[in-house]
Amino acid sequence: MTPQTPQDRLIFALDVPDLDRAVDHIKTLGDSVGCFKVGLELFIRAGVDAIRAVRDHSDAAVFLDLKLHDIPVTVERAVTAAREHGVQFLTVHCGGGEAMVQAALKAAGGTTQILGVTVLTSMTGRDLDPAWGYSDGLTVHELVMDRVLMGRDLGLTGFVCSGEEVEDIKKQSGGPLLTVVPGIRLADGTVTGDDQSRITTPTDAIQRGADYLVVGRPIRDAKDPQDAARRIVDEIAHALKA
Ligand SMILES: O=c1ccn([C@@H]2O[C@H](COP(=O)(O)O)[C@@H](O)[C@H]2O)c(=O)[nH]1
Repeated sequence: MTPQTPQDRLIFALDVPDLDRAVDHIKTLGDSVGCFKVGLELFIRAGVDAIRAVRDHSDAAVFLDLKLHDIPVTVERAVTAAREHGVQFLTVHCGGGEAMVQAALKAAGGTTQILGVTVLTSMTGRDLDPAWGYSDGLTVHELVMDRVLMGRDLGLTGFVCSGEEVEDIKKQSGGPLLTVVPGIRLADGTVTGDDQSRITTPTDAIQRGADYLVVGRPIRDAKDPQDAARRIVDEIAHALKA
């Protein structure tokens, strides 16, 4: 799914604790963003009603960000269910292994775009401790690239990564892979000191080649979320022209 307009490229993370708040955001931001992301918090609280709410109150796409990581048959059945709910994007962890990724792709059937989560944007090199099974000296950048290239060979065509890795993914993959980039923080630093580690501004991410930006708190916690979203779309448009 290739984004057509700057607005298409902006995905708002509906990280809120109830459906009423989600609907408020969908109504306010439906004209400013291209996609709403339903993540773990909202899905556990509201279930598929959250997906229906996006559909009922906007024309935006739905991204179900459950980061599936389970045995192949469980993932296959979960992806089938998500596909039946008509979600456009769904995440699986690249670290779940070959059979799991293949099961996800088979169940998605080309209808739902499966995105491989490479290394969470909250993680740094310190998280890749050999005590957790990572090779000694492995960097986050290397692990992201390994997962992208292995995932691509299995048939994955889209990945979640930080803005720091986008350029190399585009250069080294040798094909049109989609990159979806969370960890977006604005140059004015309105959201700081949080759990994200590998952060980029909208301009940096787009100029490095990101296809989609995932933005949560910088919009959700802004005084005027609609204005914040529109400014980000303008920034995306400007970066694309540059
Ligand atoms: O590596 C990842 C994968 C997913 N996310 C999700 O994106 C949003 C980011 O929200 P902010 O408030 O803008 O930090 C959130 O829903 C995460 O679950 C990610 O951040 N990093």
